[in-house]
Amino acid sequence: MQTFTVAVLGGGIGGLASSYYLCKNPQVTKVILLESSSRFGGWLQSTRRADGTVFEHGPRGIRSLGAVGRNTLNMVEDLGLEPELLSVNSRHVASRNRFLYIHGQLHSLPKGISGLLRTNPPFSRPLLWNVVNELLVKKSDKDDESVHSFFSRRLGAELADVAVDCLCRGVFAGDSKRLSIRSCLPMLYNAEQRRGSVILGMLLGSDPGPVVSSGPLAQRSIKEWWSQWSLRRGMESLAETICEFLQQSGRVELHTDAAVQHISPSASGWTIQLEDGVVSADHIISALPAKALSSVLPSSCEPLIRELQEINFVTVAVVNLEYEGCVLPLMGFGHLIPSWEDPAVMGIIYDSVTFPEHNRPDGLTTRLTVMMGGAWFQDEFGSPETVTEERLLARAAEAVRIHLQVNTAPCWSRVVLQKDCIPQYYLGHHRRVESMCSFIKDNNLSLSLVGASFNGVSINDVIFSGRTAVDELLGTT
Ligand SMILES: Cc1cc2nc3c(=O)[nH]c(=O)nc-3n(C[C@H](O)[C@H](O)[C@H](O)COP(=O)(O)OP(=O)(O)OC[C@H]3O[C@@H](n4cnc5c(N)ncnc54)[C@H](O)[C@@H]3O)c2cc1C
Ligand SMILES: C=Cc1c2[nH]c(c1C)Cc1[nH]c(c(CCC(=O)O)c1C)Cc1[nH]c(c(C)c1CCC(=O)O)Cc1[nH]c(c(C)c1C=C)C2
Repeated sequence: MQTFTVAVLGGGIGGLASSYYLCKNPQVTKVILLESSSRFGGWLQSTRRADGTVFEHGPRGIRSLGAVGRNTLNMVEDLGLEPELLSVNSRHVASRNRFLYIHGQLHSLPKGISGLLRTNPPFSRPLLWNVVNELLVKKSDKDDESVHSFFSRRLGAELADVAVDCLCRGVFAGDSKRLSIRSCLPMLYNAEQRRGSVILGMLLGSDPGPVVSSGPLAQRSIKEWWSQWSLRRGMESLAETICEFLQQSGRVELHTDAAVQHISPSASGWTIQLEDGVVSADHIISALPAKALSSVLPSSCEPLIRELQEINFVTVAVVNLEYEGCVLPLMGFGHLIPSWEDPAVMGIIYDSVTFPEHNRPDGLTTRLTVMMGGAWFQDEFGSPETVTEERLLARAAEAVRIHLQVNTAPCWSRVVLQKDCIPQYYLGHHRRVESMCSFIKDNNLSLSLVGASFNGVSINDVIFSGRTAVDELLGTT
């Protein structure tokens, strides 16, 4: 039998998912997974304390809705993780209540029809007014636009300055005035292009999206109205379970402490230079962050290198705090703070409410996570290299004290500085991705691009990018 070896670069969730899909296909005889750090999982990082309490330092919830959400659930089911799943129903208080902290006060985001009809501070009039007007706004013929400008034009400046500023911080840790609507919120961009209106697009559908079948678990998630889910032992256990599956398959070589230093095309594929050796492969799936890939490509790939280097990343300080007692004055997912209120502190997640199963088993403490920095990190805290954990912890605890009137000190805390962790899709990102794909195709490079740097930052998007790369490589689409 002819051998076909695929090297997967980077062992974050993108590299793990790619290896999983490769393993599912008998055409691939060997997979070599190369990860520079001493562990797999990338940003999926969970602390499991000896008493059973779980704290997340990266992602903490995965959406179940949509084709990419179903796709992840199909994989989770296949991995045998269903008994470990913690689901959150869309009627749960964590799904219904999200808050904004504005002018020193917490405001609930409007919900349901009544939320549209009433004036909900901090908004100055009922949102129905914005919705009705949106139907009358002419379609733009711009190729791309900032998220802020898109919302401002279609739904009004107030909504853009308040809610959309917050949304971009709460997903991309980024600045709505720099992020691209086309790449960050493609469904809304397509709704305007196809239906002439975001509201009509949402009501009538505007993008059929990828076709993904629903396995029994995905069907259960629909029947039970899940909005998001996590795992009993934390998000990192998703990475650990994929690793176990790959090890058991007998077809994957898993290497940690294996930093890729250089890759060069060879007669039959690629030569991959590591610190202590060389690996050959017929095809490379890169699940490296854009900048890391740019630094290992050969100079013959100069146009690709340049495009990859243009993709920026932001740093987030994740501060996990635990307080004695039930200290929250209100229940919900958490609150976001607009950049003009406080650029440094982006949001606070009420972890205890969403996933109480991760609380200390006696249930007598409250877990919160404060997310700080993002696009404002350098201006607010200086260089990530020099900022101290003490300063970040003090800033986070102060935000909890002021926003939530928690006047006690945390009984447990952990500060994790996630350097360059979220890619920023600035204006024109879609053209950059198209140009990179064209370069690869025109030069017959046996290379696929996977991961958060390109087509979506959520876990679902990244896993789906791994599946798409494997389908395209093996012609299974
Ligand atoms: C704080 C935070 C909160 C988040 N919250 C959510 C959430 O609630 N829900 C959600 O869906 N998503 C969330 N995300 C987004 C999501 O977690 C990430 O987008 C996703 O994990 C990225 O996966 P990846 O595999 O593309 O990249 P990474 O995880 O960055 O993986 C890349 C891997 O490549 C390795 N590497 C780098 N250079 C080399 C080299 N030269 N050789 C070999 N290996 C190398 C790295 O060590 C890393 O392990 C969050 C992200 C962060 C940072
Ligand atoms: C304050 C900073 C951040 C918070 N979460 C993240 C950051 C940077 C990262 C993040 N959160 C979500 C995703 C995945 C997006 C997806 O498409 O699935 C990522 C990368 C989920 C999410 N969190 C919020 C929203 C609106 C979303 C999108 C999906 C959904 O509607 O569930 C809001 C939110 N994020 C944070 C807080 C405190 C908060 C709202 C109260 C923290």
